[in-house]
Amino acid sequence: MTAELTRRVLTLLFVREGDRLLLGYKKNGFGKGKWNGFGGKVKDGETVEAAAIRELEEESGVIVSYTSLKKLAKMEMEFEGWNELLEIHLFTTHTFCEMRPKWFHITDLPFSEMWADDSHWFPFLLAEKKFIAKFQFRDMETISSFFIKLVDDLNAPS
Ligand SMILES: Nc1[nH]c(=O)nc2c1ncn2[C@H]1C[C@H](O)[C@@H](COP(=O)(O)OP(=O)(O)OP(=O)(O)O)O1
Repeated sequence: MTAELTRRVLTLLFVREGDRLLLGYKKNGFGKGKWNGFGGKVKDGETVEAAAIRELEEESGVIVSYTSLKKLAKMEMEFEGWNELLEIHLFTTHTFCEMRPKWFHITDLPFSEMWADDSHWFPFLLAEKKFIAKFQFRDMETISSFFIKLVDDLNAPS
């Protein structure tokens, strides 16, 4: 006779942009050391869609809309010797709501596609030095004047 298995309902969401897929590296817990989509346990009273969106945000900071979700599968995973069965609800999404995150190396930042002021104060940001600054813009791309000053105390009167 097979023992009754406890069912654990999980989500798994893959964010896709064209031919690229966003994965996360599991640093701890179940699946430690594996690259995977984002997901986790569905809470009591929560829909699998809401859980998929919540887990993605908790684990990656990425927020996607409910309507962008496409449900692709319901899978069951059984592991020999376990008394639990994993029920995985698989989703994909192609949409970032507002900001699409991407890691850049600090020596290869895309300054030509960033705000014009950034290249002036990034050296201080990267060195984690405190500063005060003021920028005046002629238009969205052009700075007409600016100053930057390193400070010890950001709360001190300037
Ligand atoms: N065999 C398998 N193949 C796969 O591709 N993904 C799997 C898998 N077995 C589990 N997963 C996924 C589903 C889910 O996204 C994740 C497991 O969720 P976890 O229980 O690790 O949740 P968390 O550690 O995030 O916990 P909570 O955040 O507390 O819910 O791993």
